[in-house]
Amino acid sequence: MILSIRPDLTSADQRLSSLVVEEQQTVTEAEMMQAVRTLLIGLGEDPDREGLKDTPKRLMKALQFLTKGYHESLDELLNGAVFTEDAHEMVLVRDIDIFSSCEHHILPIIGRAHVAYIPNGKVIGLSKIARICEMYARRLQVQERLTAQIADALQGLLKPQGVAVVIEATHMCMVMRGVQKPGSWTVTSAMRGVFAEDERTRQEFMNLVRHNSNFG
Ligand SMILES: Nc1nc2c(ncn2[C@@H]2O[C@H](COP(=O)(O)OP(=O)(O)OP(=O)(O)O)[C@@H](O)[C@H]2O)c(=O)[nH]1
Ligand SMILES: [Zn+2]
Repeated sequence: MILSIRPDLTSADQRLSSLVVEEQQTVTEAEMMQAVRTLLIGLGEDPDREGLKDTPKRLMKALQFLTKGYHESLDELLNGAVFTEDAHEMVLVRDIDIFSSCEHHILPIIGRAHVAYIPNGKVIGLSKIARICEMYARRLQVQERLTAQIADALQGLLKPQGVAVVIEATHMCMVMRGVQKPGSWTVTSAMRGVFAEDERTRQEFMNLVRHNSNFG
């Protein structure tokens, strides 16, 4: 099946979406569950014991949930919530919980996103900023790409003066396995427009992100 061209997706997104759709056409849920069963046997387990007998289905469903962002689009999640408004000051939504999955190990990336933009005649429903984060987080990701995708989506939708996205996150693949560094966390940023060009605007954003809120 060829996906129709969706203007809300970047070309990389389009390629990824069509790959996912193609895969889904050829792989049934029964085959996915069989693959988990094979995995369990490979790990030395008995997939027929009581505690594991529904695990292939549970894991498949869990992974489908954690990657549901492949089946969502900016258009749907926005639901038209872009409004004309004579606003020109920074809007920041802070401390948006992020639960993503790293594409290398399919292990959790857990963190928070801080997203700001400076309007240029259009504002977006605030919840939609969190929904955009959610859509891209619920895919197999690297933190850098997740950060950039959120920034580019807002830049494309609103044509604002600028967008800034910072994500701070810990990667379970670095905590529970591999190098095993539980205290480590990674900060990534994507600056667009005036945030990339103007040091003072970027600084104002970083100060607001660092500021300890009474609500937190
Ligand atoms: N840049 C980037 N790297 C990531 C992210 N998530 C996981 N990684 C890294 O991806 C790399 C994969 O490296 P490999 O050597 O192929 O895999 P590995 O043998 O499992 O690596 P170790 O984790 O070092 O044991 C690791 O260094 C991970 O820390 C991410 O969001 N961004
Ligand atoms: Zn990983």
